[in-house]
Amino acid sequence: FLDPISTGFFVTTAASSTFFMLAEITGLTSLRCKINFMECCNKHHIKPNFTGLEYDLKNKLYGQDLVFTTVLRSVKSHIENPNPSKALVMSFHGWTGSGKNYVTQMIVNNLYVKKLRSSFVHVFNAEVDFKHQSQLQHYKDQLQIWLHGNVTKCGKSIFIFDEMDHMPEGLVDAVKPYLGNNPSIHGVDYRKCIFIFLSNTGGKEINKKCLETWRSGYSRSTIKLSDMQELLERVAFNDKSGFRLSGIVEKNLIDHFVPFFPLEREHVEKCIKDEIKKLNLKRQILSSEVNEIMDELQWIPTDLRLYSKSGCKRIAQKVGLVLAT
Ligand SMILES: Nc1ncnc2c1ncn2[C@@H]1O[C@H](COP(=O)(O)OP(=O)(O)OP(=O)(O)O)[C@@H](O)[C@H]1O
Repeated sequence: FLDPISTGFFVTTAASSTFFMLAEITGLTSLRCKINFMECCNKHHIKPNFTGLEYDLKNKLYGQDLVFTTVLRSVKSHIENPNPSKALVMSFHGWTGSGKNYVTQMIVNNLYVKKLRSSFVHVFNAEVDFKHQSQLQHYKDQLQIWLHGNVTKCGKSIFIFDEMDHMPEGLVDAVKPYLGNNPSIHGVDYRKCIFIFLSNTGGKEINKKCLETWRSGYSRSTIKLSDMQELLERVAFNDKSGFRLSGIVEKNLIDHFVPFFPLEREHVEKCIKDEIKKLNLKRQILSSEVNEIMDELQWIPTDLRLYSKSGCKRIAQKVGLVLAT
């Protein structure tokens, strides 16, 4: 039998050496995080910069007033809340080239030090990652295992699902259990995560609403988020897309359906000027050159030519084309 006194000493000595060992390990880990040797799920590598996000959304994103307020407020309130009741789930809808990926990048860039290269930022492209409807069950299983693994590593992860219009029907419901109010699923808490879905679904309806507002003589800034929520929810649930008949829409697990409006001439002109600025040309740009670039784009509706058919996509190529000649 061990003597109680020496046992006490043994326990104390063992405990203190374990304590020093742990301190050394954690100290080393913290040092490794600080010197960027490894990415850590803490304040060294997850540094929300709301001033930066507000600046980017206000100054670099054109024609999307609703997106500005919805995204800024929802991201800020979710991250500042020490105990969010559920993961933040946003679904971005709109015409091609209207800024959905661009805004997603702004969010990532202002939250994670390593930006898109962060191992806590996960991007799926339905067209690439979930190509085959026949592998639906396999994708579902993989997605769940994978979500569990990644959120175990870092509870403040962000998941981006691009091209939702091309996702096999039924697949998105694999993430449904993680979007609700469950404090823990198999020991993992998903409530600090952010999920963003991107799609063109509802783009036509958004454009139609903007056009009707324009025809009635009102500015599109009079359109409220609440005017669009029900419409987008309905279109997402019924139209052919990854959301069709999905439980996450039915059970109201998407916090915000965010509409991206089509870009008008004044917005596209700003995109063109931004692209030209990047070229660092040593001469003034003529307004005739800007108009020439605008003419290279297609405009809809064809009779009114109000909105760019490709938004601000392909602007760099058109700038190159016109200025190189
Ligand atoms: N509203 C905007 N304000 C300023 N620049 C924009 C805007 N929308 C798009 N751009 C520019 O156009 C590029 C392409 O836009 P983006 O990839 O975000 O479009 P998208 O809406 O995601 O399109 P898609 O539906 O085809 O994926 C951006 O990288 C950005 O440079």
